[in-house]
Amino acid sequence: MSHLIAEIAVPVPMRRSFDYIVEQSVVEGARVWVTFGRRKVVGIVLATKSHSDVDEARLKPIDAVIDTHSVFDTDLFTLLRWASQYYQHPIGEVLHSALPVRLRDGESAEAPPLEYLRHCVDLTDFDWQKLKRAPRQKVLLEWLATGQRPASEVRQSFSQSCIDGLLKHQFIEQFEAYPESQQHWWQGLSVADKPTPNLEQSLAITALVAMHNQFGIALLEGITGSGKTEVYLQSIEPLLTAGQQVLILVPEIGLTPQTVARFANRFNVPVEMLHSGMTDKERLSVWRRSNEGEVGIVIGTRSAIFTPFKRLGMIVVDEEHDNSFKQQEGFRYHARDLAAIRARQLNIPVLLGSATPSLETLHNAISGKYRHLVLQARAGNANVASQHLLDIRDQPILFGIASGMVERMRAHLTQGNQVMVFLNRRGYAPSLQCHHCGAVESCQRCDRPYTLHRFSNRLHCHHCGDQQFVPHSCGSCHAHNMITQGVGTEQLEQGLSELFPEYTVMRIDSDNMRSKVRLHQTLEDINSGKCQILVGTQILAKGHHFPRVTLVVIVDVDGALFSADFRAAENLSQLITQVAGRAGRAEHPGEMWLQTHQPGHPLLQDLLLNGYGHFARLTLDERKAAGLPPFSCQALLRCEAHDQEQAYEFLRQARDCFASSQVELLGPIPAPLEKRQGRFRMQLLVQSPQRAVLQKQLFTALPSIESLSLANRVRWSVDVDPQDFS
Ligand SMILES: Nc1ncnc2c1ncn2[C@@H]1O[C@H](COP(=O)(O)OP(=O)(O)OP(=O)(O)O)[C@@H](O)[C@H]1O
Ligand SMILES: [Zn+2]
Repeated sequence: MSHLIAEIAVPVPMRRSFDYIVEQSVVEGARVWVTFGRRKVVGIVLATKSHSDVDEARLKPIDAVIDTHSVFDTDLFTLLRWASQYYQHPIGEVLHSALPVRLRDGESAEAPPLEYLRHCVDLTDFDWQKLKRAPRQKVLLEWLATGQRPASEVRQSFSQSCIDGLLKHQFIEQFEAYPESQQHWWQGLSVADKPTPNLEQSLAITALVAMHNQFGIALLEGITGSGKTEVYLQSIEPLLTAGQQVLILVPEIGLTPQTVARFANRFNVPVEMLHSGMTDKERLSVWRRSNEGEVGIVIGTRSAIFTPFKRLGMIVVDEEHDNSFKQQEGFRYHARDLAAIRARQLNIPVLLGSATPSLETLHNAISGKYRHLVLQARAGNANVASQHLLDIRDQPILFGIASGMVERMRAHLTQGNQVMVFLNRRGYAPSLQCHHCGAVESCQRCDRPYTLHRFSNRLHCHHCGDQQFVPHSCGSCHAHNMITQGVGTEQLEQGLSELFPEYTVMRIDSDNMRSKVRLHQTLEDINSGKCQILVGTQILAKGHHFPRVTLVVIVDVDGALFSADFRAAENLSQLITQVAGRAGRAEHPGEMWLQTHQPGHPLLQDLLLNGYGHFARLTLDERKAAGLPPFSCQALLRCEAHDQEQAYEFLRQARDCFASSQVELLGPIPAPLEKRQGRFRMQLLVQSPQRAVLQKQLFTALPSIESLSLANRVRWSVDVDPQDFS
């Protein structure tokens, strides 16, 4: 007997689907329970067919059908299947990673009914004497007499015993119902007061509005503080009025309540956030509401690109150059690039905004593939901060700060302004050394120095997360003479408190800002002027608006000037420009000072004299000459093994699976971070000027690589359009 067969995507790291027998009806994109090996897993129906290549007697039936409809809208399903091929990642894992965790576990995609409370006695005849000794119950009963309320809302104001009391006497009752749909949020949409756009902003807004309802990509290249967010707000307004939804992607740690508040304050539409700090339940709730069209604006980090929408009208990618849009493990997608693909399918525009656009995006804008919109002046009354290099060669330095800089800081502080000191190095000191024999305390598993953290009083390995007690004597020679080398943010904070005892210093880095609430509170303290000196890492660089900061000091970036990574210069100049952009954003003029031992370095000279835009265009010319991205396409094969020889051998064999006449092959070579967590790391880079050639080679080579006998004995992965070469 022949059955109907379903091709099921199962969340396992295999680049294929699996056939199951269909006994109930199923639709494409629906979730089903299937038995895989000895486990029961949630799979997704890719297609149905009448015949399997596998002997049907060996096929298992689907255990249960979870959804009657697809859990992906059509465009999302197409996007994900495309992404699985483009990024060479197993379809089962791709589809799973695009769903909220609770849906991966089989929970219903439809919102469950809510619990409500309502009164059930006739209040006109009600004997209020009965509640004489229970005034709270009386208040609650009177409130419910005005209409039913969700139980969760009632519990915010009344104790459970108060509610239980009324329930027990059957004065009120509890029941389940579906909440009223908020689908028509745009009816009666109101827009709060807004500034009049300046000329450049007006031009950008007009151009963007003209792009509505059709596919197109625009780059908004606007210097820091030029009012890009204002352009987003005004260009999405007509869409919201027409009931279309908007997705705004923001970098991981740039997602501040400040951003959300700006959108929510402008439009009285439902605005929802999506980020890693939320519970699975909260994320599922946003997913459902957006899917039903009940949300006007979704603001989220990378994975929010997979949110379903009923009527998506535009995608905005803010700070599009940010590397957090690229997923660095598992399904290694780039949210900005997927945004472009999704928009093309939906026939809607994408807006990419940045003061420091990535060279990929800039190249597309210059070559005319993207619409190029430019904001060259700061919005409102603010002026661009002046930028300077401070030559610190032979200068006395205390806690990382040159003495000349201390005086400059004092000048700003005495005028009642704030100073921001930037150092991209967490902890107290980047290494602990024996002053007698010179040995440096290092992580054995990564062969890299430990960072000393005074706050936790531990040595931390920033590569594998390992922690150790701080030794009193040297592990090699046992001498009691341990000293620290270099300065981290903890030491900088302590040092600045000593140098400026009359001012309050606050440190912002990922060690002390783990929770979103804490970060939010600190940002408020900064803006209300509770502290005057801010010390921090790149968290400070991202999109924050600190009106009182007039001086930004960059303590040390010299190390990054000599990195082997071809993107290092791009990333460093983006960072410097973004950090500098925090100064002088309101009425007071701002300045940025960068301390360096390399004042003549061409990158620093060009960046400070001519700005990021000039630097970026020069660097594009260099990339072109060298045949590097965006003038070529890359894929990186990574391999890790306890045995270095094995990692090398696997990639050597993998190299032979490619046609070397078709693509350029570089490696295998050791990764810059050669060892991590006890495993040796190697890389093989595959490169071609043509995307199609690279893709074709990956398609033919990967099945052969997968079947190498070493493939199951090492850890390996493929990364298409790699960002991180460490
Ligand atoms: N046309 C305008 N008139 C007056 N003020 C404006 C105007 N446009 C923007 N602003 C104000 O200028 C400040 C900076 O604007 P905004 O935050 O939009 O800049 P941005 O380019 O997004 O900044 P960044 O990329 O540096 O984070 C904000 O306080 C904003 O309210
Ligand atoms: Zn380590």
